[in-house]
Amino acid sequence: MEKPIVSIIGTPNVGKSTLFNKIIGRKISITEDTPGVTRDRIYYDAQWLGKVFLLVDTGGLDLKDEDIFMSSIKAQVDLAMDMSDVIIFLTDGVRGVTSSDREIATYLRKSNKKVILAANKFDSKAAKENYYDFFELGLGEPITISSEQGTGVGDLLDEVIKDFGEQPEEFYDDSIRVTFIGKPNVGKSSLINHILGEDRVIVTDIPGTTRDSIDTKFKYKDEDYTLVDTAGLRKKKKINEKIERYSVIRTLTAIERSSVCVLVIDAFEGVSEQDAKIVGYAHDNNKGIIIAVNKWDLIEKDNNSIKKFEKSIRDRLPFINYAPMVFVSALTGQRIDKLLETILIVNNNYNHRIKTGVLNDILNKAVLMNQPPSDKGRRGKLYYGSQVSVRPPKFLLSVNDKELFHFSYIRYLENQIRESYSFDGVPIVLTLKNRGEQ
Ligand SMILES: Nc1nc2c(ncn2[C@@H]2O[C@H](COP(=O)(O)OP(=O)(O)OP(=O)(O)O)[C@@H](O)[C@H]2O)c(=O)[nH]1
Ligand SMILES: Nc1nc2c(ncn2[C@@H]2O[C@H](COP(=O)(O)OP(=O)(O)OP(=O)(O)O)[C@@H](O)[C@H]2O)c(=O)[nH]1
Repeated sequence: MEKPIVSIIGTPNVGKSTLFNKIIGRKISITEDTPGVTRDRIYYDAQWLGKVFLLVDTGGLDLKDEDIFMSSIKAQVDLAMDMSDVIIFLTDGVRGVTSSDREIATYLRKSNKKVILAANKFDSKAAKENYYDFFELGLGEPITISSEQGTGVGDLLDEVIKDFGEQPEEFYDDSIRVTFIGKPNVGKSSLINHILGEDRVIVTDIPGTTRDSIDTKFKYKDEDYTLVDTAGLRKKKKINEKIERYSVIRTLTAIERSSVCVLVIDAFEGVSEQDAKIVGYAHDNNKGIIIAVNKWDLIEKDNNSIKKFEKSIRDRLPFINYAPMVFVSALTGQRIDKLLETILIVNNNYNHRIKTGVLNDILNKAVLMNQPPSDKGRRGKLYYGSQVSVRPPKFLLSVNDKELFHFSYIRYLENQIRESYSFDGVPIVLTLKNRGEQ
């Protein structure tokens, strides 16, 4: 059984992202150069009154051309109708009912999915005057909300979950999610199958067999893992098809939901542009990262092979120099246990917390060895630091003046922290605040 999917649709600027962030309880965004997904948004785990669902924002569309505009809205509605169990049709109370709203409503009334009409921006007086107009959409009484302030959002969610019924235990899963990413045909499915010891994921040599991310449960050294296979991302040009866009969204979502990502590279082909992009997404989202160089059996080796390979791969992926590299073969099983062991270590690092006393010893020593920079006679001072979170480890450093701490000095501090505790495979986030600042 899959978690119910709830999507928010509506014309541009009605407040879809605002509502989305309100329900999720945090701000999320996608970087501009994510492959194939400039406007699409991701789906996220959400909960209301103990009911679990995936919330999708099928994408904001800011097209100028009327025709393209309507056909894109149609595509968005189609997508929502295809994939979701509940559709929230969001309208703008201040703007009132528009002709696009009417068209969408006509379309939605034909759908057999549950549709909830919500009218947003009801914190404003102008919206209240438009209230009765929304009945003409023929979708029942509108639920009036303010996504910005949160009023009415609870009522909306009550309506969303009303028919969900009992949900299985597995929805509340707290296993460690490990997602295998990489181009088509590099051997992601084969690696997972080898780890599981059986063919649970389909392997073929036709690139792109894995259309969707597939989750498999797995126990290793008393920890529960979920291994997630993802579809390899194709070149941008080919991402136009609907199905292709789904798989991109699913892959990115799988990354966001995981703790550790294993970038699988084909030893024979080396690092491609797509590899760099996809692992860049994992890095931007502060995930634990491991590089698995697969098909190692195909490489003619000498004493220096690993070193040479490692260098050429690191040169292509300098932004993840913290990621350990394992040379494996899904075919022969070579070093698959090392890969597993590495996953375990990286996950532990991802959850590691340094005691405040120990952290400050490290920082004091670092400052003694190499003083913070100064500018116009003013020297940077580092007062103290604390680790504010795990998954990933985030540190907050209190200083006299953030401006004085250049990137290179922060990098130096990061390295000092890494010297005392390796944090292998894990990005470290260092944030500075001026003393007294909230
Ligand atoms: N007054 C008021 N303004 C809101 C509310 N919700 C969103 N807005 C504003 O409406 C504008 C559009 O909000 P977004 O959440 O970006 O709208 P969107 O539907 O995701 O827009 P696209 O991505 O272009 O489709 C922003 O300026 C928000 O600040 C609300 O509840 N009340
Ligand atoms: N020689 C060799 N071949 C491998 C190895 N791992 C996978 N292959 C082969 O590579 C092909 C692709 O493997 P898959 O596991 O389907 O690759 P994938 O990355 O899941 O591919 P997509 O589903 O398209 O994203 C198959 O023919 C595998 O048999 C390996 O370690 N050595």
